[in-house]
Amino acid sequence: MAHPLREQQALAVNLGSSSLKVTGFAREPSHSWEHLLYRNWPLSEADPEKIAELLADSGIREDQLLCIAHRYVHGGALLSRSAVLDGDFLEQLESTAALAPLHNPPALKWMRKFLRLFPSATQIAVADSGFFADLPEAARRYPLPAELVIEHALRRYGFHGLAHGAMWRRWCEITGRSRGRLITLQLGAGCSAAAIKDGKPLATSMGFTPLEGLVMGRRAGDLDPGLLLYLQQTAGLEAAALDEMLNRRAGLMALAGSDDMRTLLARDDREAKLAVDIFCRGVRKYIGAYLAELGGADALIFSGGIGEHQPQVRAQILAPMEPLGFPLDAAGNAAATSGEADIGTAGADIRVLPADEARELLLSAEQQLQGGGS
Ligand SMILES: Nc1ncnc2c1ncn2[C@@H]1O[C@H](COP(=O)(O)OP(=O)(O)O)[C@@H](O)[C@H]1O
Ligand SMILES: CC(=O)OP(=O)(O)O
Ligand SMILES: [Mg+2]
Repeated sequence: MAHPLREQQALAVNLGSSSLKVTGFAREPSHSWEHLLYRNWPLSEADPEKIAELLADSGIREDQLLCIAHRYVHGGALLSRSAVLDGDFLEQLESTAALAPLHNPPALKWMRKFLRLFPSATQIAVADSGFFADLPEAARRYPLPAELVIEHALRRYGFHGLAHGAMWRRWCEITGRSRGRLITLQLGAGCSAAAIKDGKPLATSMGFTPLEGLVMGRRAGDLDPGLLLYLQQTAGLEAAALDEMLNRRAGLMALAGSDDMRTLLARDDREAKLAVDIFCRGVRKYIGAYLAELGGADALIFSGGIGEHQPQVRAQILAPMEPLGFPLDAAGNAAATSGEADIGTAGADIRVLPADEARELLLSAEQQLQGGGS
């Protein structure tokens, strides 16, 4: 007979702007959670019936599920941590859909599908911004009038918190350290950077919404706000058109007609090269800012679809920075196309650490179940 603890299972559901990632876990007798299955569907191909079939075939059983942990990106001022996924929560999340139009509406849709697929399982929603909830005031405050800041809860929320938190956790596990200054780079469909000191984030590039910061697949990142005023007042773009442009038609897509870094790197034309160049300059700008903020860094960590799989992008980001003390091991970097890798040379700690967002989801959900929230 199987050990009863082995029978305990959990699911993590990670809705990103380009994909739906489902991870199944089984609890080992040692109490640690081990991955049982992992699947990543492009959002357009994710189908609840097929997911249910895959989970059943993989031995996932509803009566064995401790919980299903869902990622939600933006809960506004009222939802900033984890919570049981009930009617009240769904209603609240619905009211903040406009804050993360690429994420919240599909996340709500998939939460409802999972509630239908697993009606008796405990389902927990975990905030992607939770890691940044206690950003220092100077890092989270926008220099805008106080009455507006208060009325509309304007602050830097920060996103990809599961990813940045996972990179910090893994770096500590590997190095045996619990203190240090990290610059973590989550480069996927959405992209962000964070400065972390002793496990606490000091700064991050995403802001009030996931539009700020780095150039992304379909988002521009930092822009002059005057440009948006001009487009609205002089060029006649209405709010809906601006929203559509900023969330779906900007970034790499606008620069070179594709939001997929693989496609751009395989091309040899001027537009594709310019897009990659602008992308890399943006990441470098934040690394520079965070080196200054942290007073140097003990390690630089890459993650996300691009950060994990694209040595050329990592090399292009770091090449001009070599005199600052971040020399890449060229061969090690070139060979690092999936999984963890140590890619620095001459004592520089530069790593690829695929962020285990699913584990972070599960750990936060467990904390919520134990009454601690997170
Ligand atoms: N080998 C690769 N496999 C998957 N994605 C890759 C690869 N190389 C580059 N990418 C880029 O990573 C992006 C997806 O990153 P990911 O972190 O999975 O996205 P999401 O934001 O949906 O979680 C793709 O849009 C693509 O541009
Ligand atoms: C917050 C965000 O942009 O997430 P993703 O990269 O998964 O789309
Ligand atoms: Mg993601």
